[in-house]
Amino acid sequence: MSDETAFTHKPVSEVPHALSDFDAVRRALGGRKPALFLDYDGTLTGIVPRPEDAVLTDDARAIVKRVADALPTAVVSGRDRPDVEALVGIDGLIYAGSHGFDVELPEGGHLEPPVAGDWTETLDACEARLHEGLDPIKGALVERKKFSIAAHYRLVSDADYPKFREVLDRVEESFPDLKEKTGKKVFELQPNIDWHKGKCVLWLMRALKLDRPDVAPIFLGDDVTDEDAFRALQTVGGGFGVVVSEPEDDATDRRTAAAFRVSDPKEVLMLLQRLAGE
Ligand SMILES: O=P(O)(O)OC[C@H]1O[C@H](O[C@H]2O[C@H](CO)[C@@H](O)[C@H](O)[C@H]2O)[C@H](O)[C@@H](O)[C@@H]1O
Repeated sequence: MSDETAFTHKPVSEVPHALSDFDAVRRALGGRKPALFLDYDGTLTGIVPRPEDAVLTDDARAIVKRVADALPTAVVSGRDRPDVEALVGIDGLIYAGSHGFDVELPEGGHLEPPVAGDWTETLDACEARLHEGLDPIKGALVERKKFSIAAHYRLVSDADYPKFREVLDRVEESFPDLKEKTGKKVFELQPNIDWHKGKCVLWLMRALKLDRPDVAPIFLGDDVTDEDAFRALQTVGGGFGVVVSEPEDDATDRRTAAAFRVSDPKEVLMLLQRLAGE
């Protein structure tokens, strides 16, 4: 699944809009029951300057809860699992954090994908180095998750960015067991193993016995890391991705492996309601 050329990618502007062309969504579902996999930032909430301010509204929470009562629903986020669990605040969902490395099932069952292992020591050491180098840079934020560390530069000035990048390069040289992934104004350092949101979704489907011909897995997400999940769902009959695309995606001619698009978190909620038959 790492060979991206094996998958279909299209410019976001050429991907059908899921609400304007809901008949196409219905055709893609082919009568199967949707199983929902939801990203958090940029999907359930808008992107805001500081991670702690990306709070789900009560209305959005009520909609997600209703939809999750009707359809199997998991949140698969880059955030730390307890963090995204608290932000979503709905019992009974499946939560995967740290980009799918850390999973909790509704009955309190905790699952760590077999590839996870114990990365605490390495990540602790890397986090300390990142704080040392990045804390003096105005606007830089270091966000520790159980299996990943985010180095945010959204609030770093253009003048300071080269310094920020230099620190990262230096730190990364000392941690060859970690890999860098890019996100929205963020670099994520994670265990350098072949695991991502896409693998997590396929693994969850097996674990939850959703890998059945009558179930269509749908992943809704906005970021580059969500493309792993969109690609993974191209391998599952009836499965597909929905990209939440910003005007910037058109401007930069972003290519996506998603089959459909919506424009913002408001439209995500509308689509979820339609998928749940509301
Ligand atoms: O997989 P997700 O649930 O979408 O999480 C991806 C990252 O989201 C957060 O950072 C992003 O959103 C912030 C709030 O809108 C924004 O300030 C930041 O610039 C974005 O990169 C989160 O803080 C990260 O831990 C997640 O990995």
